[in-house]
Amino acid sequence: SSSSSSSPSRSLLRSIEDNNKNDNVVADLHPHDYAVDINVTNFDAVLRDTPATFAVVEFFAHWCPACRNYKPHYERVARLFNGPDAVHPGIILMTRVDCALKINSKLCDKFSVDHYPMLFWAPPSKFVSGGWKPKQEKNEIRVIDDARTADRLLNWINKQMGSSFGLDDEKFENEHLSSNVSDPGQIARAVYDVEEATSTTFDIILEHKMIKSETRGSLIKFLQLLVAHHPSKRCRMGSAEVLVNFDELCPLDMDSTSKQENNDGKGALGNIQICGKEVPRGYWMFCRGSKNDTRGFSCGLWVLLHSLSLRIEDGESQFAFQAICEFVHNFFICEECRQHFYEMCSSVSSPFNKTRDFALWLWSAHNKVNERLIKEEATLQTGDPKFPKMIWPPKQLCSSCRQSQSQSGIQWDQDEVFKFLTDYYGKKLVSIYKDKNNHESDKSGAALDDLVVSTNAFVVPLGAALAIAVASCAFGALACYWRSQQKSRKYFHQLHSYKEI
Ligand SMILES: Cc1cc2nc3c(=O)[nH]c(=O)nc-3n(C[C@H](O)[C@H](O)[C@H](O)COP(=O)(O)OP(=O)(O)OC[C@H]3O[C@@H](n4cnc5c(N)ncnc54)[C@H](O)[C@@H]3O)c2cc1C
Repeated sequence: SSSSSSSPSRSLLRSIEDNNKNDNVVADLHPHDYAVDINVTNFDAVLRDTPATFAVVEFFAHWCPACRNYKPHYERVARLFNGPDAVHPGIILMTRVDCALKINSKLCDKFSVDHYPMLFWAPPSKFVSGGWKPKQEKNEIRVIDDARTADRLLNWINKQMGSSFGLDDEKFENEHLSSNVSDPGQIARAVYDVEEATSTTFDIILEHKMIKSETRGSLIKFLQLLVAHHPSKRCRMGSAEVLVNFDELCPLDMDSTSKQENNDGKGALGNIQICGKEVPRGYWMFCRGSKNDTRGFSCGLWVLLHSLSLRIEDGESQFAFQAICEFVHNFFICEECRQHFYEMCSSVSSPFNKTRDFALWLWSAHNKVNERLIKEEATLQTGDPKFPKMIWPPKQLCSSCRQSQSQSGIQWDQDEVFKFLTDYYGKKLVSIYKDKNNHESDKSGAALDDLVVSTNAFVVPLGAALAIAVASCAFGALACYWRSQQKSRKYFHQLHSYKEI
């Protein structure tokens, strides 16, 4: 939070700089602005898809000096609600539209923007295909008429919502978070986390340009799984796009410094966003911990893996098993995690041929991790008090899953567990992203759509050639992110001894 003696803009800048120093990796992964820049091409999509309850849209012009001076004020408020370190995530989406850009002029006209900056407030969906006219009655979009400083803007919001947000509210003061482990409906929110975990995974891989020849095939396998069975349609679309263009994005003759490094330093792969550009970031709706270094990404990844395991067809179960094992082994660079997971993978002796068997295997593998962590967290006190590790699912979620409990452990009714998992990860956790629109302008959209609609990943027309392709793209960059996220955890030290395999 900022000190009261310096100007808000400078203290804000300083706090961003400090963040950068402390946490280069995360800072690099996320833009320094908290408010989201949107324009006519994504305005509707962003506001339609955000999980936030309210949105603020600022219309400004980049040449306008008053707007430049206003920006730090707006950002101070946006810091509270947007971004990976949001203090109050998922409540308000703060956005801005530059009316000085030609493409936005019609959009700004629709909102009768006659001065800069001009701020509007409404539930996000009201902005979709919406507009505003002076003296118009019954418009749910409201002009924020007193927002000259960060204080005033936040006051206005507080009055509107009956809330008491403060500019100095601290990061991750989430102790009040209720864990709700017994609410089966909670999982529906996790689709955002699964999208975010997917995007984060690929961001890290791309940001660090670490694609290697020996892991390239594993990435392709995992992408195939995502194309067909990711619970979010936009991630299926994005994965398909990467997969279809894989040989161009990551050519066989590419060395890791040349083609990967074009103009923006990220290369062709860097222009691809695996779940689309509009994926909300920094929310961790279902996976939000009460502490800054718990849950989040790794929780989102588990949820993704479980949902994949429940969506596949019987005939895909061995492929899914291999794809997931290899993915964790190659790209989840928490040494302890991947080693344990790999041991569990290696101890499987016969191939899976039923969805049920693989889903139950993954469930049981996750429980083995939980079991170990229950003990570790008790000794090391590294757990999240609001979200203690437990053998899962707890009775409150599925009482019929447990036949009996004795000293030797829980006797599970595996049919009931499978039924429960199918409902929980298969039915409740679904994409709420409304398809169309976004890809209408995309020339490959229709083809991708066809590809995505096909439920069989293995008809993806790249097939075997790519799967066996050997390239020199280096790969596997979760390490830094994991390190930065898990500083206080026990295995932090082990990470330093990580050696690439
Ligand atoms: C593949 C993998 C291996 C990992 N290995 C380690 C490790 O060795 N050491 C370590 O310290 N951390 C490890 N982690 C991280 C750790 O498991 C947790 O993800 C992290 O501590 C956050 O925990 P969480 O409380 O959010 O719950 P998570 O364990 O992340 O679970 C997320 C959600 O999944 C659900 N869930 C819980 N158990 C199950 C289950 N058995 N089946 C289905 N759903 C379930 C619950 O709703 C839970 O909230 C690993 C993560 C992954 C993805």
